[in-house]
Amino acid sequence: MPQLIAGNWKMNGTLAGIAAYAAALRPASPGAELLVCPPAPLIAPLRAALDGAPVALGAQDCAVKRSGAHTGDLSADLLAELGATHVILGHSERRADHAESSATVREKARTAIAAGLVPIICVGETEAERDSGEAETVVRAQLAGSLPEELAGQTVPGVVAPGIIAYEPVWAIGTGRTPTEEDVAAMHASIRAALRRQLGAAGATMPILYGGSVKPSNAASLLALPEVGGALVGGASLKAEDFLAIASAAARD
Ligand SMILES: O=C[C@H](O)COP(=O)(O)O
Repeated sequence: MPQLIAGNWKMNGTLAGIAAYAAALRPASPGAELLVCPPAPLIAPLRAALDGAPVALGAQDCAVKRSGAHTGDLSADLLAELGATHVILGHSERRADHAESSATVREKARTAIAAGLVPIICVGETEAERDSGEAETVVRAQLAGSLPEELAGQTVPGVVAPGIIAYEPVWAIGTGRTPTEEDVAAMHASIRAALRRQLGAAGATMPILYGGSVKPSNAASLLALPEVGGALVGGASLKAEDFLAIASAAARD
């Protein structure tokens, strides 16, 4: 399976900037699958600007409910209609800024799957949790609470993986710091073991992305680690050239 390089624009990007970004991505053929997750209002214009280029689009969150009186929330069905195929769920910024629990993330993942979206479920420890030796325990608890059983049997037409995990140590996000290669490999191995236990065969192949200060200069070494199925890139995804440089560092099948 090719590695997946996913860009999370967070609350960045403008309608005015879409054309230039799409123009830079359109001719690219990196060794990886590309996914861009802009703010939701930019999904449809970016889809149009990409003009059929093989770049998937995703959202950064969705509501628990599929429709109804939920002011300000975003329906997974509407995100799919706008052109999203994926949705990031349980990012540490949502867990922290919006007090999202793993139980809420699991409900959102169920809703996303029902709407035909592939959930990218984020997990990761804080610096204090790593320093106290609890990183793997914390991440295993997040996985146990956040993954719906539907992931064990779900298939989405045309999509290889029904769900994706993103390991993002909170202290590595936007800081320029990354864990050691040994620590990334150890955590990804631990996540793989947990996925197998929780989801059986589906858990054996579910991609596990690494996220946290991935940039062109460190992408090749991070992406070469065992059980690293790609990257979830924040800041460096905002510049198309940097995003493509990271994607070019990815392994071909
Ligand atoms: O979702 C992306 C991550 O939070 C990583 O962000 P970053 O690449 O800016 O550290």
